[in-house]
Amino acid sequence: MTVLVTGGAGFIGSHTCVELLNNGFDIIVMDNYVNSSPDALRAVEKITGKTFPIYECDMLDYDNFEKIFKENKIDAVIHFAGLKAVGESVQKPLEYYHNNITGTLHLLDLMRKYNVKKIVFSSSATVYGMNNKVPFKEDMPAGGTTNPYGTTKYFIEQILKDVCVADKDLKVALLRYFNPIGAHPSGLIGENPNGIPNNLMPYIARVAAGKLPCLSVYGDDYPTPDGTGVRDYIHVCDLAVGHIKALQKLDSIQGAEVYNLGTGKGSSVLDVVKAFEKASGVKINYKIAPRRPGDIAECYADATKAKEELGWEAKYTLDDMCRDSWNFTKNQK
Ligand SMILES: NC(=O)c1ccc[n+]([C@@H]2O[C@H](COP(=O)([O-])OP(=O)(O)OC[C@H]3O[C@@H](n4cnc5c(N)ncnc54)[C@H](O)[C@@H]3O)[C@@H](O)[C@H]2O)c1
Ligand SMILES: CC(=O)N[C@H]1[C@@H](OP(=O)(O)OP(=O)(O)OC[C@H]2O[C@@H](n3ccc(=O)[nH]c3=O)[C@H](O)[C@@H]2O)O[C@H](CO)[C@H](O)[C@@H]1O
Repeated sequence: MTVLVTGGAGFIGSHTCVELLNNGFDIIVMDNYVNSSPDALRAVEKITGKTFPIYECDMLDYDNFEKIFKENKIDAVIHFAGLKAVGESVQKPLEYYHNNITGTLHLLDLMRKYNVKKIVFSSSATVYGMNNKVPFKEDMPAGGTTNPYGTTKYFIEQILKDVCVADKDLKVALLRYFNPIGAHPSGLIGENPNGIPNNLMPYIARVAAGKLPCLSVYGDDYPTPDGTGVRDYIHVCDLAVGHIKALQKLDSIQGAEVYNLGTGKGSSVLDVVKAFEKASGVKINYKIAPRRPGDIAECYADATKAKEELGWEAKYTLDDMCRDSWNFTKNQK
């Protein structure tokens, strides 16, 4: 089976490429490297000992994108490509809607033209919005997103559901990721954002590495056990396995199916700080700061559906995630 991986050079994409190759899938990767580099794909080849076709291509460039479909027989697509910075999306809504939505429309048009009937899409727990109660379950109403990035995920889910109504042969898995962290145990691939990180784990890792002076903990007055925000952190390698399980499930899916990929367990900001200190042996300097606008108190999954229907369950603990994040970050320049 040949899988086109859009955005395959990115954080989650590169780890999923490793898992696909290790499970006997053939892959084709396309990426425009707007938030990644070809180095990650070279590392994937090093980890797996396998090579694969790579296209430097922007989803927005329809003709170039079409070349991939003309030159290859594609059986399924895993669609990671997209812009994902929440704050930036508030500043640049048109760029976010254009890149993520027009890019996906191009992909779906090409899939229709070249008769590709299977797709796994990277959605996000952010589509549960502000109004649902934890743990988030797939049948809760989606929407009420708080930023353009989140809204692109919600819209794309809806587009895929609509396309399934029109094409009864199309099979779609909408995977709602919770908070992916960690890195491949080899230390060769991981998450290394440009500039000052927005997300908790890369920020902590840079404080530990001495590259940033102090973590700001955004709020200690939430209605949570220690007052800090609670999230469902999931190891990126567990997430990668979830994509293999979803691909294998597609044959028996009718239309579009939603799956949460989370551990089902919430950890607070201070839990993560403590686990990271344990894994790295480095004291994390932190201070309590005001709440970050748009944050919710708690976000964690009910992960029962993925367990029952995909036979998937997260295996790595928060300690494992911190160990692997640190193993990757301490080697970065
Ligand atoms: N990391 C998270 O916390 C998280 C959570 C929920 C959902 N997601 C979604 O999962 C997917 C992968 O996330 P990630 O963390 O690996 O992000 P990432 O930025 O590391 O990877 C996305 C990749 O897509 C590429 N890309 C972006 N626009 C493109 C375009 N127009 N044409 C071709 N390539 C393009 C980027 O260069 C990058 O390599 C994204 O769609 C993201 O929104 C991520
Ligand atoms: C609403 C929103 O933004 N959602 C996105 C954000 O989720 P999250 O906001 O859940 O992820 P995050 O890593 O930015 O924050 C996790 C927790 O750490 C806290 N925190 C974070 C950074 C910091 O310097 N100090 C601090 O205290 C934050 O308030 C929250 O309680 O990022 C995720 C990536 O993993 C996804 O892309 C989500 O869609």
